[in-house]
Amino acid sequence: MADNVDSNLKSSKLSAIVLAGGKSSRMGKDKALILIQGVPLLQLICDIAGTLCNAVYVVTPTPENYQHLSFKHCQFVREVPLPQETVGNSSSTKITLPLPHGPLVGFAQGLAVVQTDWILLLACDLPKLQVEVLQDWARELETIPQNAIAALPRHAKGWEPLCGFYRRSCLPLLNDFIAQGGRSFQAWLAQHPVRVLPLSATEMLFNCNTPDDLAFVIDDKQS
Ligand SMILES: Nc1nc2c(ncn2[C@@H]2O[C@H](COP(=O)(O)OP(=O)(O)OP(=O)(O)O)[C@@H](O)[C@H]2O)c(=O)[nH]1
Ligand SMILES: [Mg+2]
Repeated sequence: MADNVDSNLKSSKLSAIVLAGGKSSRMGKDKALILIQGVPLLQLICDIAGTLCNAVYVVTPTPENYQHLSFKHCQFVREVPLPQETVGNSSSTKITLPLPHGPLVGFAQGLAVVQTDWILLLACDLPKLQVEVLQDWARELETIPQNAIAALPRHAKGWEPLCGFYRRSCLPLLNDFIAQGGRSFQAWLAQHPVRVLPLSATEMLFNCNTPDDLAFVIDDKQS
């Protein structure tokens, strides 16, 4: 698959961020390490990202869980906790909690280290990701209006925020949103212009969240 990619497209203007810091609570084990035809899912996603980008950043609070994988082009960004928040209004009820993370915060911490104008953001649980579609989308980036902060596929209920492109220049807007307590991609994206990317086969965005999803992927790959 990687050999078919237009090597001119592999761009120093585009880097990738792959998020691997979720809880995998629905799957019951770390989704990033699930084997798809013998290849850990995170490695599959990073290999695809590496065919398009010179730099791939895996954002996770636990890089040690993935260091044994054989990544090309990949660097880890160790996610750090946000400052703590004190809640409650009397000395007896006041407690200090770590602010919640989630993919938006992971993305912001990754975005802070990238060097390129555009970033391809990917979840680690997309076993049907197609490099050719990402390649077609990447070709469109130069035509995207300057005021658009991102270019993403869209479905009936909203954006698909974890499989698309963002401008690095959106980081201050993102940090402001997070500082105000925002944690939702959909809510943040609703505040800014975003270009819709065409998606003819929605199965590419199939999200492998549960053991049933995984059984479906494995059956599909075997047939
Ligand atoms: N770096 C980072 N990635 C995250 C965080 N939360 C979710 N992700 C990633 O975001 C993507 C989508 O995550 P989800 O499938 O919505 O959630 P999850 O936490 O992985 O799984 P569930 O516990 O079943 O909801 C996956 O690639 C996750 O690894 C986070 O706090 N930090
Ligand atoms: Mg998911």
